Amino acid sequence: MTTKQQFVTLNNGNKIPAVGIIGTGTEWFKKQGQEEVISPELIEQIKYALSLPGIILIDAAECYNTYVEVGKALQQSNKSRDQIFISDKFSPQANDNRTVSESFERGLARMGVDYVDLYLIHCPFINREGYTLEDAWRELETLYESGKAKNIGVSNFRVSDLQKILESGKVKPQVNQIEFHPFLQDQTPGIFQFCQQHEIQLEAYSPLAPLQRKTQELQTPEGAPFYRYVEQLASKYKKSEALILLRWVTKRQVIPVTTSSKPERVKDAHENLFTFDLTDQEVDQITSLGLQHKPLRLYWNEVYSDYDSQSQ
Ligand SMILES: NC(=O)C1=CN([C@@H]2O[C@H](COP(=O)(O)OP(=O)(O)OC[C@H]3O[C@@H](n4cnc5c(N)ncnc54)[C@H](OP(=O)(O)O)[C@@H]3O)[C@@H](O)[C@H]2O)C=CC1
Repeated sequence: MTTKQQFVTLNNGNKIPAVGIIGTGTEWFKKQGQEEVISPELIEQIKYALSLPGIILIDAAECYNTYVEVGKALQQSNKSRDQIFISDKFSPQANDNRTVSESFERGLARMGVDYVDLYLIHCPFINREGYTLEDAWRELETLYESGKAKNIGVSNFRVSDLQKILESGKVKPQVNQIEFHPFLQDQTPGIFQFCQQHEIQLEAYSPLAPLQRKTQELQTPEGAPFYRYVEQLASKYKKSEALILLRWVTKRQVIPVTTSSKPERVKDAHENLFTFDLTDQEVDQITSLGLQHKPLRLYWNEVYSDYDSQSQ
C-alpha cells in the first residue's frame, strides 16, 4: 500500500507535512547537563522514522538536549535532506544566556545540518534584562531572511504575545505550536480562533493526552462517554484510538506533533492517518464530548493553569 502523505501550506506558501511523527522531547527529554548521555533508543527510533517513505517531520528543541541523537540518526540515514523536515526551537528560559543566533548555530552544528525547516521561539517568557520578545523575533527574522530557517514561528504564545510581534515584526509567524487535544481546546484564551483568523498555522503537541491519561479518566463520569465514543470510531474505521485522535486534530486544521517509543506506532501515524476520514458529525461529537471533560493541561501549568476555566 502506498503512503498517503498530506501537506499543509503555510502563510508564506511553503509546505509542511500534515503530521509530525517524531517529537524528540517529552519521553526523550534529558535534563541540562545530561546532553552527552546518549539515548541509543532515540537514535534508533529517529532512524526508523527516517526509513519510512515520504517527508519526515522531526520536532527538536534546544532544551530537550537531544540534538546529538538527531544528528547521529541523520548521519546514519539514507534519506536525502530535502525529504526531512527539521523543526527546532530557541529556549528563552535556558540559563546559559545564548542569543538566538548562538542557539540556532549550536543546534545546526550539533545536528550536523546547515538549515532547519522551521525555527520557533519555545515560549514567550524571556527572563533576560533588556531583551524583549520583539528583539528575539527580529533575530528569527534575520535567520529567515538568510535562508537558514526556511520558516519561523512561535510556541505556547498567547494572543497578546502574538499581537506584540504582529505589530512590530516584518514577517508574520508561520506557526504557533501549542498543547491541543480534546481535553484542552484553547491553551490560552482565544488562541485557537486568533491563529486561524490570522493564518498562523497551529501545531498540536501532546495530541494524544487523553490516551496518555486513559487509565485514570476512563472510569470518571465525564471521561467515560468520550472514551467509549473514540473506541466506537476506532472499531468502525478499524484504526487505533490514537489515529482517531490524530485525525480529529487534522480535521480541526491543526498539525499534530506526536511521538512514540514503539516503531509500529510511528509507522501507523505516518502511513494510516490519511487512509480514512471522520465525518463532520464525528468531528463535532469528539469536540463536544471533549469539552464536557475538565481541562487536562500536561505542560506549562505553572504559567497557564489560571486559564483552565477558559480552556475548554
Ligand atoms: N512546545 C512545547 O512546549 C512542547 C512540545 N512538545 C513536542 O511534542 C512532541 C510530542 O508530545 P507528546 O506529549 O509526547 O505527544 P503525544 O500526545 O503524541 O504522546 C506520546 C505518548 O503517547 C503514547 N502513544 C503514542 N502512540 C500511541 C498509540 N498509538 N496508542 C497509545 N499511546 C500512544 C506514547 O507512548 P509509547 O512510547 O509507549 O508509544 C507516548 O508516551 C514532543 O516529543 C515534543 O517534541 C511536547 C511538549 C511541549
